[in-house]
This record gives sequence, C-alpha cells and structure tokens, in this order.
Amino acid sequence: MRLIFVKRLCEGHDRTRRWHSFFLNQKSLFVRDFNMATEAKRAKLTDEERQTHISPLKSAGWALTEGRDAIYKEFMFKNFNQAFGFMTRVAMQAEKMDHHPEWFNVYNKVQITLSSHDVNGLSDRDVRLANFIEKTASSVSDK
Ligand SMILES: C[C@H](O)[C@H](O)[C@H]1CNC2=NC(N)=NC(=O)C2=N1
Repeated sequence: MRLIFVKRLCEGHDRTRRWHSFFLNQKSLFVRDFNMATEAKRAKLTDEERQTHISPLKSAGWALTEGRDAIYKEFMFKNFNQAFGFMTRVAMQAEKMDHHPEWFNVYNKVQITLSSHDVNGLSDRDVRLANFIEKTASSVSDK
C-alpha cells in the first residue's frame, strides 16, 4: 500500500498557525496527526515544570512579574550598538519561533518581559526564548 505524507499549514480560529501532518492512503485514511505535539505545548507551565525550568532562570536574574504570569529581566550592554545587536538576534529567533518578547530599549539597556498571550501566562515557549536570550546576551557581551 502506498502512503502519501501530507503537511498542511492551517490557521485556527485564534489566528495561530499550526502544521497538520498526516499520512493518507488511497482511501484518505488518517494514520497520524503530528499536530498533537504542538497542541500539547500550547498550555501554561505546570508547577513541576516551573520548578524545573523557571528556577534556573531565576538564578540567572529573571524574576516573576507582579500581578501577571510572566518573567522579566533587565540587560545592560556596553553601548547601543551591542544592545541593538543583541535585540536583532533575539528578534530573528522570536520570528522563527513565532513567539515575541515585550521589550523596551534605551541606549545600552534592554528590559524584557516574556509571557504567552494565547495561554495568558508562562508556557514552554517563554522558557525556550529566555534560554536563547541568556545564551545570546553572554555571547554579545563577550565581544
Ligand atoms: C498569530 C501569531 O501566531 C500569534 O499572535 C503569536 C505571535 N507571537 C506571540 N508572542 C507571544 N509572546 N505570545 C503569543 O501568544 C504569541 N502569539
């Protein structure tokens, strides 16, 4: 039996785009829907996940924001050039992830808040972006 792999980008009612993937045979039988994995990630972090992933970020200088399920950190660079170089790298990663920071910059200071609007709180996308931001900040500061 010949199986055809189908991948389709769909826009949901909440305007988020997700990949729907399935194998079809000639009778259009759904064999697998990889979208399940994506769906599972669109959820708030559990208490256990916060212990594992938010605690190390707190040690790195991130703090929970008051009155809102989000994390915040202020970064200082040598000058504007370095700060903007950092922001450019983060912006490209954010676009790739379709997950964007709330941020403020003046000269060498960049203040960042991360939260997932679609779940109204912290999700694993904030953890991944925060870790990328940490790595990028130290590589930019090294120069
Ligand atoms: C339509 C688009 O996928 C969504 O609006 C994305 C864009 N960037 C986002 N960024 C953040 N921080 N949270 C989101 O829920 C989010 N959603």
